[in-house]
Amino acid sequence: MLASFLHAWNGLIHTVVHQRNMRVHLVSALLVGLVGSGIELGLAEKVTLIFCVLLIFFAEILNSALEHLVDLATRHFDEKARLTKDAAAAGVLVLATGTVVIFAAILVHNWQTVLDSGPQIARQVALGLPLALCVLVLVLPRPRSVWVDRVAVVGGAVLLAALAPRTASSVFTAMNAGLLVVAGAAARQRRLERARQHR
Ligand SMILES: Nc1ncnc2c1ncn2[C@@H]1O[C@H](COP(=O)(O)OP(=O)(O)OP(=O)(O)O)[C@@H](O)[C@H]1O
Repeated sequence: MLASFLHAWNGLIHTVVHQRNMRVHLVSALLVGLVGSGIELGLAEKVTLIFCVLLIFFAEILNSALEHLVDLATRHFDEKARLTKDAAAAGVLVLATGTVVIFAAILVHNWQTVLDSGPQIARQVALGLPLALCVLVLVLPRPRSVWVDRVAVVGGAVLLAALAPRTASSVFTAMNAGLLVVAGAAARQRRLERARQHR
């Protein structure tokens, strides 16, 4: 059971390290989490947003799995390979577009709450944007000092801890904590892979 969990975890981290779109989804999910933990939303709206985020991650991971499978089957140009990869990518695109529309609809529906949440939004921007920056730094493929990653992880954790006491939703705060952990693990994995390549 533990081994299965570890394999699945490795699959998730590998996708974040090697798929640019997955990194975009991860940072976008953190921004969704910051909005969800900043303004009071109804249960149905929270569930919908979290489900959309999970569905996009699922689709991107599956897209990555299909790409590997196709590359395993053929390294040459093949019309069926192209169709398979394009269809898998289209699945992610459809979900991502739908999520943007749903997110916008939820914000429009709660516009009065947004207008009444000035101080909460100011706090989310002041602490949340640096948190998003920490996650962005961790997932960027650029080579950097290990200390940059350490500062980003510790800085992100401190910012999350500062945001947590006044959160509008502990589920979104927990989601953001999970995203920070995934970003930290991806940074570590990328470093390990680089070290292996240089040996
Ligand atoms: N073996 C192949 N035969 C034909 N077309 C291919 C092949 N491999 C890739 N392609 C085309 O190139 C596109 C990009 O494929 P690639 O394997 O580079 O995935 P990617 O860049 O990781 O895609 P994504 O946009 O999902 O991140 C595919 O959507 C497909 O149109």
